[in-house]
Amino acid sequence: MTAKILQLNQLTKHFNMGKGQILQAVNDVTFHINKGETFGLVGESGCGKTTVGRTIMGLYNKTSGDVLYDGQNVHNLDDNETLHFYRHMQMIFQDPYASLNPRSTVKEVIAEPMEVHGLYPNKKEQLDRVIQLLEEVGLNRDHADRYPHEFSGGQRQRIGIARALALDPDFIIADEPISALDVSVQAQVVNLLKNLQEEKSLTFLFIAHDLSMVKQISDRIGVMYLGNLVELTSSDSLYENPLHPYTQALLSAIPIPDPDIEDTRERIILEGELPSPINPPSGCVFRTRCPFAMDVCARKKPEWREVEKDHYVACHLYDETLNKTDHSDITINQKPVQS
Ligand SMILES: Nc1ncnc2c1ncn2[C@@H]1O[C@H](COP(=O)(O)OP(=O)(O)OP(=O)(O)O)[C@@H](O)[C@H]1O
Repeated sequence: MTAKILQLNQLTKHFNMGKGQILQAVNDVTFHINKGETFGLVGESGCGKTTVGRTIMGLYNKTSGDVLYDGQNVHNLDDNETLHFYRHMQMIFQDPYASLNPRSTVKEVIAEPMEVHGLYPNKKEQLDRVIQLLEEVGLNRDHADRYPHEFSGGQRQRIGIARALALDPDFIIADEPISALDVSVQAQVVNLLKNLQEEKSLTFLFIAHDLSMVKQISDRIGVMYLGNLVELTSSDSLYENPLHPYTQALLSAIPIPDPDIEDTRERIILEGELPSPINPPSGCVFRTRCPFAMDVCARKKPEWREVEKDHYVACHLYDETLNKTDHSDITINQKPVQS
């Protein structure tokens, strides 16, 4: 049986914006990540992916729900347990330059977490470890005394990865680690992460705003919209049989290199603006942009259903009881737009 390393139970994170306004960044999100797998978390900007990551890391207090790491509640740790926890869990960020101190050399950037944890009192051993990490991410000892601005975006992301590996973690949250990179470099960084995962038995939460690169790296994928998880399944099943209209729209937005297929395929264009998480739509949060919205969608929040084995979706289109007993309710208000 595969062991879970992380379990989120109905995780909710709201921000109090003052004047009685509450921003619902993350609502009732439940999923688990197995040891050694890559779980992709996907959705457009502002849907709450980073907030999920930061709340898992304990950088934000949760509003409600639970985050269990190796069975331990991460928001309930004493100081000692917190220190231990941060050795096991690390984050890689989207913009490698912003996350690296420009006044520190590469060697200092990578050694900093080791110093915080007092790992190598002997400087020679520390330097050896830094060089070993540089080599593991495809750089070398000549890079150790240089500054981050001397490197390309892809190399800077390699430095960020080396730093994340410095404490020999088990679990890494990679928050849009390739979004700022050129496509050719994106593939290199994804390959590096895959190789490191195999060598070191790492588990990844891989956050991305589109589905184009995520399939290659993820075993399972969760799709978020406006703070809610709307679909979750294996990466193959998500691409072959997307159930949620939002997932279908995200997939139809991925460019296909073959011009014949690209010209003839159906593209779902989402109408309207992304609603504000301060005042989300009633019922299903996606209904204001959904090509298949029905009356019930405004009244009732769709349940999280396992529609096929290990394929979960929150959408009234898959509510069999509704289709049988309440059919008059269904008034499809828009048709998908074909390009
Ligand atoms: N510290 C904060 N205080 C107030 N609101 C916040 C805070 N952090 C995030 N938000 C809001 O929560 C919502 C979710 O943001 P989040 O950054 O988690 O989304 P995201 O999907 O990661 O987007 P992006 O890809 O742009 O980072 C947004 O409306 C954002 O403005």
